[in-house]
Amino acid sequence: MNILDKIVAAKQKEVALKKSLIPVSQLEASVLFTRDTISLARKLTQSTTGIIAEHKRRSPSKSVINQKLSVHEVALGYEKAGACGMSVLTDGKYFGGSLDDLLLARASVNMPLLRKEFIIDEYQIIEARAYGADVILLIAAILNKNQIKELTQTAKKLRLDVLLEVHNEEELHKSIMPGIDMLGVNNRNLKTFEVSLETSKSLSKLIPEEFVKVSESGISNIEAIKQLQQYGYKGFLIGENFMKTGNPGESATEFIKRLR
Ligand SMILES: O=P(O)(O)OC[C@@H](O)[C@@H](O)c1c[nH]c2ccccc12
Repeated sequence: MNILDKIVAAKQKEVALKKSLIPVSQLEASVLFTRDTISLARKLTQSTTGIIAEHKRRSPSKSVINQKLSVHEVALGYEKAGACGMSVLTDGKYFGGSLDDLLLARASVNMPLLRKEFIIDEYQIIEARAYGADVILLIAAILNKNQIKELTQTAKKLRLDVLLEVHNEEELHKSIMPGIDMLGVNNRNLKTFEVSLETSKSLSKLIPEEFVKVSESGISNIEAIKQLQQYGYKGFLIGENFMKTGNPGESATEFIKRLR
């Protein structure tokens, strides 16, 4: 089993347990108390910088990145830096995140929040909305075409943006469908952890114009962004490069300043 298979197997158990603890009707009731969503896709198209800054404590590829900071602090720092949105890892077992992190980020800032999760069931999408997300991630590597279609429909009913993540041509062809707002190309292969910006570059020409292009992972300098912009990318998802420093908000500020 590769790491992605392991994560999905754990996720299936987790979702089954959650469903028995908190009925979906309860989550739906909580949605009524949230603010209306804000579109990240729209923000990216209007931005000249396009940074989506991520809160990530640890990962299977890097183990500990930063366990010390509060989500509140990080979120405020990212918003102040002028990030278009924030990505919050909510997987506990492999990334050290939680839904409470999402809730805390929501209580701290107004910018669009992405629930960064391994979504396999519509329950997790309703949960995302109830805990204050504006955007969900769907990972093509773990879903079939029909699942992508149904999960996208659920997201759209809840007025959530959908960021669909692909890593190769096959995943891209399988996943392109109406309702998806942003196409994210992950430069990191989730099965092997290899990172290469070439993945974004080579797949860019296969992505139809109507989807906002986002490049994800392994981005650590301005030069990389300038190059990716030439390939039509409007969004850049950055985690480790900010989180590994003592002050992610400050490093995001410096980074975004140099992009302007
Ligand atoms: O820390 P990085 O290399 O800047 O990467 C951020 C983000 O792209 C990465 O965390 C990510 C992209 N897709 C994912 C899917 C699940 C978990 C994590 C991810």
